[in-house]
Amino acid sequence: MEKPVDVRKFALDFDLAPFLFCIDSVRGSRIVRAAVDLGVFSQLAKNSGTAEEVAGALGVSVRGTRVLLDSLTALQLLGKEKGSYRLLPIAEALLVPESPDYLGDLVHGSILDETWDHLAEAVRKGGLAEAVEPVEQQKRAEEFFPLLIRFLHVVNRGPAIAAARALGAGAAHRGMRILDLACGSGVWSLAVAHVDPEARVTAVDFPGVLEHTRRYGERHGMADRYEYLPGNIQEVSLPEARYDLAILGHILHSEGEGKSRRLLGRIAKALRPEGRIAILEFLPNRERTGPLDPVLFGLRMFLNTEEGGIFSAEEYAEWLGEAGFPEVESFEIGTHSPLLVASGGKK
Ligand SMILES: C[S@@+](CC[C@H](N)C(=O)[O-])C[C@H]1O[C@@H](n2cnc3c(N)ncnc32)[C@H](O)[C@@H]1O
Repeated sequence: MEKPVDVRKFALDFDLAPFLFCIDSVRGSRIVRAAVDLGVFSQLAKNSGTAEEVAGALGVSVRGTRVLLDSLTALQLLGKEKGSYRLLPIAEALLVPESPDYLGDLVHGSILDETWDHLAEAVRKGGLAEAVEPVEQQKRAEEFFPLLIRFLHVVNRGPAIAAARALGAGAAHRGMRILDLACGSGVWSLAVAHVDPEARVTAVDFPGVLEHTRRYGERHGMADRYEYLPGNIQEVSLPEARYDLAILGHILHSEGEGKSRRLLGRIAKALRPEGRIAILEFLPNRERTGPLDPVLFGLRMFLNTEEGGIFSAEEYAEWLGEAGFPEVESFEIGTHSPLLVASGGKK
């Protein structure tokens, strides 16, 4: 008698998607990198065209151009009608070098490649990052962050407006004096300044990064609402009882636990009675098993920093409580993690 065939086993009785995601996720970045290298987006910004026309203008093969342009179309970066390719708004904004939000250079930058190739070695040794002197730390930051903050300025403009509204900016809280620490582009405080025309911001970062902050302020018509405090956030002297709101946007993860706790203590002194602290971070669940973005970001911190990591909302709440802010609320703002707002400090 023939043995019954188990069709379910042949067809696999589990979902392949998690594995396919792991091995396939490199393709999109390599496709965009090739198109940036070949000048595809710049060419299409000048003229929409067929594969033959684009290939002719770039001096490359028609066969290769066609398959590349079709892939970019399937990836929803280009549109195609009657054989003619054109930039969709997303590619026009992010992949044409003249755009203020250009991110095409990310495909070559250390942000994507970083030290991921050395992950196994890092796990073997317990990490790769070495301690550096403060002067060297500042030099590296001033080289690395201008590109990263351009990326964050694109990714977080929508969430920043949601955060500003959640903070009651321009409504329950008008004319706030804001301390934006490790401000980068200033994306979070710029959003508050948009929502509340009376808000004023003191922006703190390394001097070489503040030059960029200043340009973002000018670009968004907010230059006169900003003043600048250059220096290391751990050392810069902060005025006492001056601010209504301190913003910590994606900085505590790289500081790690010890320095973050110290910093929260210093911020408490810089806030007025009833001042608040807003934290934008990658927040994993308590077990650190999800959501995916925060958890994978934890690996990035492991690879690139000595003490950085991801911390749950409960851990931040504990540190905030210790700094004198017992009330911590969270607000969904349309990104991987909610905004945390701490209050209840000395009245
Ligand atoms: C990941 S970016 C975040 C920028 C911005 N807060 C945001 O959310 O888009 C980190 C920023 O912190 C700044 N930074 C890092 N360490 C710093 C330090 N010790 N003192 C001052 N700024 C620092 C970097 O220059 C960079 O602008």
